[in-house]
Amino acid sequence: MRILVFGAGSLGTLVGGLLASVHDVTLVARDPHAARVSAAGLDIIGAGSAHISPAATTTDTGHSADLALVTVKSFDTAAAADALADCDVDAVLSLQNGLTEETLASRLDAPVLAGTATYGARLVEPGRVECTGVGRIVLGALDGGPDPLAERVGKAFRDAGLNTLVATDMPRRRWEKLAVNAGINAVTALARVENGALAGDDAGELAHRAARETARVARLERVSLPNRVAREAVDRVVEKTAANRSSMLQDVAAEKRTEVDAINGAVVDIAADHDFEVPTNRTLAALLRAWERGAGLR
Ligand SMILES: NC(=O)C1=CN([C@@H]2O[C@H](COP(=O)(O)OP(=O)(O)OC[C@H]3O[C@@H](n4cnc5c(N)ncnc54)[C@H](OP(=O)(O)O)[C@@H]3O)[C@@H](O)[C@H]2O)C=CC1
Ligand SMILES: CC(C)(CO)C(=O)C(=O)O
Repeated sequence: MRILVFGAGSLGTLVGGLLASVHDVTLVARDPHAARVSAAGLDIIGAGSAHISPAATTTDTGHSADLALVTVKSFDTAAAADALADCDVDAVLSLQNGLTEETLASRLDAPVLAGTATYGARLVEPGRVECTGVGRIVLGALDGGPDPLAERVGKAFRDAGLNTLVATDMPRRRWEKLAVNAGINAVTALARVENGALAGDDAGELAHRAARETARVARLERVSLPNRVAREAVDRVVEKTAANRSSMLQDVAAEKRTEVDAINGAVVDIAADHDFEVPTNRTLAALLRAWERGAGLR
């Protein structure tokens, strides 16, 4: 399969590098990373190690591929879609956090698959990516149900050794992940604590409230996600990732723009479409956006 990885930073470089063991992969990345991979190949370290030589470029238009994997940060999704519209790609799969697939689908003619990734990745330096945790990729039709394209992409991922599940219930999975991120990411980023600090704490109750609101909005969108399931998903992730610093906390610590717009902000926007109030998500989004403005990031 010819695979274009659009936005090869941490996650895209890891997944693209693993896929390159059996597929024809091109990483669309920034220099000096792209230049380093082109000149000397890519080192994958951490959980599993490999040296692999995918193509790499900074040019983001004019490509042709069977699949475009979108791994830019959520706030770059619209720009990525506009660049991909100038490419000839047969299918698109997002592995981003937050609700980004709708942005891709509204701007592209190619079919867009939904995906989630729990692999951990960190671009250590140009040409070197660390796998900080072997997780799982789950992908499937954006609206749910069986999908031959998702099956083909899933097989291509499994052929390359990636732990991959093709799911027929992506709407529920996306909203459950959104509920987890809306609760854990925002609260840990604002409180500057590891995920495990939410267990049995008032801040954990705040994360539960954000997740329950998200589940309610999912149901308004006709996605079956009971409040209890969203709350239990938060508890499960807090327990399993207790030592983790959430991606949003890492962004705040590094003074980088966060993905709040595609997480809590998306919950607020979709709730508004239904004339429904989500005060916890609204407050969390307002605080994170205020911090971003203060830091000159938006
Ligand atoms: N890292 C991880 O372990 C995981 C990440 N995710 C999700 O995956 C997504 C990506 O995260 P992550 O990999 O950490 O983010 P990164 O910022 O490391 O990677 C995104 C990369 O895309 C680059 N990029 C953006 N636009 C272009 C363009 N037009 N041409 C070339 N390169 C471009 C960015 O460069 P620049 O910054 O210069 O714009 C950046 O290097 C996020 O939604 C995240 O939540 C999900 C699970 C795990
Ligand atoms: C699951 C969780 C909360 C793990 O930290 C995550 O997805 C993130 O940090 O973005």
